[in-house]
Amino acid sequence: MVPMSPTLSDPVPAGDGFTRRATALTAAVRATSPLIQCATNQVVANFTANVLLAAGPAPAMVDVPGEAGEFAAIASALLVNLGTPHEAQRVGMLEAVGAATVHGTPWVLDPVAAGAVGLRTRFAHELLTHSPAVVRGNASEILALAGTGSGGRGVDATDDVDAAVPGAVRLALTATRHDGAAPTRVVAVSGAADLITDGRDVIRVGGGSELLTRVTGGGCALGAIIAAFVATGRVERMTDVESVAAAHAFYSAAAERAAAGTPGPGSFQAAFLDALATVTPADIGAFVGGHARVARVQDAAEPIGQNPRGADAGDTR
Ligand SMILES: Nc1ncnc2c1ncn2[C@@H]1O[C@H](COP(=O)(O)OP(=O)(O)O)[C@@H](O)[C@H]1O
Ligand SMILES: Cc1ncsc1CCOP(=O)(O)O
Ligand SMILES: [Mg+2]
Repeated sequence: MVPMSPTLSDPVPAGDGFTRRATALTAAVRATSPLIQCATNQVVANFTANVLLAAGPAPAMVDVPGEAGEFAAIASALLVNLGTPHEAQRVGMLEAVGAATVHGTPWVLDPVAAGAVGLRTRFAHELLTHSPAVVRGNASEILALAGTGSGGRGVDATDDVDAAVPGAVRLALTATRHDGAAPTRVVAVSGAADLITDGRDVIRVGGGSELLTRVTGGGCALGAIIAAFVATGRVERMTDVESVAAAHAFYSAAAERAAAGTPGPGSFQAAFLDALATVTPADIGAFVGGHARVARVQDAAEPIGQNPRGADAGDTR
């Protein structure tokens, strides 16, 4: 049974264990440069590739039917972003997620403008049946997918992250599981303070900069960073929920640094790329210590958040 309105324990600062793992994961993403396949929208493809390159991973924008599936077999992770979902791209996306499932490639769904536009909302629901490891979006997109919202204003949210907590938990708990072996679905909601949940732990990551909403692709490029952190996190035997939270912390720490001393969106965009490349493990540790808090869903009716890789997400507290 999935609770309609989950009760959360009082949030506490993320523990030293999570801080240490988030720091190590950031370093590992830089050092190992995972190959991230992006089937993304035409507005943000260039910015997304630059964000990945600055952070360490190798981007490849491969969404063409006939090769998208072939590539998903060799990619470290896949991002599927519905910002401009032309017909051919939708075919390529289905090919890619099919191959990702067969080959165990983790993939991230960003349902841009879900709820606001019918076709992509229906397509997002179809994609959910292919077991994304992570669904990431703004509060209005997540509420729409959870069935309790009607979308935002185009690609922008009109709901607060807090309003999306029940929907995010429910979406995480209704993950499709194949033979009980599929990874738990993680749902990540961005906004003034981001929320990441696997239906059991709810991690909040504050800080960052509002300037991320004044350049296009602030959310879309975050999806690519999440894909990179999940791919590397699985190698490092981290849970997906911790890897996604670490990705948010890394991204927000870089944004906060970039915003300091930049007068507006133009210089912020350049400074953000610089910060993604230069933010240090120590910076991440300090950021997590100051901005990450964890609560537990109290009334989960079944054991959830199983981790097929054996690490312990409970250590986030
Ligand atoms: N008010 C805010 N203050 C600080 N950071 C924010 C704010 N709103 C959004 N962000 C950040 O901007 C990024 C994109 O989030 P968001 O704007 O919600 O996504 P989208 O572009 O998909 O709508 C995230 O890293 C989020 O933390
Ligand atoms: C403006 C726009 N229109 C279709 S996709 C897109 C980019 C949305 O980027 P983000 O969701 O990161 O704000
Ligand atoms: Mg978005």
